[in-house]
Amino acid sequence: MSELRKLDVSRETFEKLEAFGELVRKWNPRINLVSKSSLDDLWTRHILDSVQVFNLAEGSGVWVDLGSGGGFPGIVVSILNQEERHFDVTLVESDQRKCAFLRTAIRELALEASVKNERIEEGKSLNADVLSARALADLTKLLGFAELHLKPEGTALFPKGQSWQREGEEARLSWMYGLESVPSQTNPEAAILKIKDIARV
Ligand SMILES: C[S@@+](CC[C@H](N)C(=O)[O-])C[C@H]1O[C@@H](n2cnc3c(N)ncnc32)[C@H](O)[C@@H]1O
Repeated sequence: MSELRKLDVSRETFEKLEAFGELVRKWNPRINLVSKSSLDDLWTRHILDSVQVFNLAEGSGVWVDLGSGGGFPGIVVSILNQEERHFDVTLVESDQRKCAFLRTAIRELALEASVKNERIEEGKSLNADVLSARALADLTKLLGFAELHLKPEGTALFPKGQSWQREGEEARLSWMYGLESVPSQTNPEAAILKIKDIARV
């Protein structure tokens, strides 16, 4: 209940977030959606961590989550997006079994989102207004993915661990971009990188 207030979401949304957590627990032994060690703290480590990504998005349009894996943040975004529908959500994932899980979650939780079972670098541009990717690649590589899939005026939201500053320095060798780093509420060493105006050096 305290988390419900902290999250400021409807009871229905809260219950869907909980139901999604249960689905992850059920499927995890078979397809390893999240590390076993993080299952005990699934709510904070994965669900709230994804909620904060959603909360940083502005505007509306197409939201693309790259390398969605077990649905973080893509499925959480789809759940939160239901309250006031701003985005058409697409999840891109190359692993067929994870795509089966993502489609099951979408069906069982009655969400609106589509899943593309393809490699990020092989499909045509998805023209995202908002692009997210969590635990997928270093920032230099993510910016290459953004060049392909993000609209020129779009925003990328990349949650990053403690290496975010080093990754930023490396990425500056190849890319110019506008950066706002927002401290993570779930990990004091982590940040969510909010990136715009990406161009090659
Ligand atoms: C470490 S997992 C992270 C999953 C999820 N975003 C999370 O934070 O829990 C990375 C995921 O990206 C997928 N992936 C890696 N490279 C990819 C590519 N080139 N195209 C599509 N998916 C890819 C993997 O199959 C895997 O599910």
